[in-house]
Amino acid sequence: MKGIEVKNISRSFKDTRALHQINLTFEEGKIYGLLGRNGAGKSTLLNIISNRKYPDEGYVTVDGVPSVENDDALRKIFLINEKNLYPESMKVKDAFKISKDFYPSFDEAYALKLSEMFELNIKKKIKSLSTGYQSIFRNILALSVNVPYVFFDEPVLGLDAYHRDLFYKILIEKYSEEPFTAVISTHLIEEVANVIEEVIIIKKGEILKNESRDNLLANSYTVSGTISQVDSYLSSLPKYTEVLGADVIGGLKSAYILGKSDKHLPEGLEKSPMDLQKLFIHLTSI
Ligand SMILES: Nc1ncnc2c1ncn2[C@@H]1O[C@H](COP(=O)(O)OP(=O)(O)OP(=O)(O)O)[C@@H](O)[C@H]1O
Repeated sequence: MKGIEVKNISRSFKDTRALHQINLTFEEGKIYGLLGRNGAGKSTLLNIISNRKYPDEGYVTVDGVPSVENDDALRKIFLINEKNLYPESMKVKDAFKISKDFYPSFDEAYALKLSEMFELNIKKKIKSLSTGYQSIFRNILALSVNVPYVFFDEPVLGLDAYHRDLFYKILIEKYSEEPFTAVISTHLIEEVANVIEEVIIIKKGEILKNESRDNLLANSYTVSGTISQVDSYLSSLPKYTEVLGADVIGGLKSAYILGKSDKHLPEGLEKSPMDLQKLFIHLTSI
């Protein structure tokens, strides 16, 4: 069976429960967004999947094989996060050179091409790069490594708007040419909303939502109008819908609703699609 399976993973740090009985599948050739508020457990999950941390319970399989201490399975995974994999006094170009030793499918020529596109000075030592360029360096490694499962933990941290845009463009281009599994953990939901196909929302160490972006958005909507009109509409909604929250500006109210309702919309009210960021904020607010 292809893909990564996370089986019943739990992990605590003293009295902090970081992850609780997590079950997930990352299928081959899909782009996932791993979304969660600060401290939700995203990095712990990614570190366990890539064998940098151990779970208290549960295990991970890569293409059907338990990955713990299994080098062949782990070589199919690449995780980029703020931790450097390379000696800091190493030059960027040398880091690219030695990457082939760890990952035989690493494409050095492509890494050099991306460095030009991002204007990354490959003669610099890794430690002398600015915060943004440290992220760019790690993203270039991740985009050039050519393994089936690539995990990006906050890939656009410190990147300016131009470079963020360029990163997403290159990611999509690379993915369309040769699909791989990309898992992007980020707080910049608006930017990533059009890139990801699958959404995993994690809250206080548990999975809150795990479905396609299109499904999630098709099953939610916003209703706006005067306060009294919106309140009366909300009170008439069927039980299977859920009002996630509302914003009031002046006399106007917008309510965020989960679940489809065929109920006719009274005149004066306006229905609009929910955006992923709003949905995330309201789902994870309490
Ligand atoms: N080494 C550690 N020692 C103690 N507590 C830890 C450790 N690593 C993580 N935690 C705790 O586990 C919980 C989950 O942390 P984690 O870093 O996985 O969250 P996150 O979703 O990646 O957060 P952020 O978005 O802020 O980076 C937090 O409460 C955190 O304080």
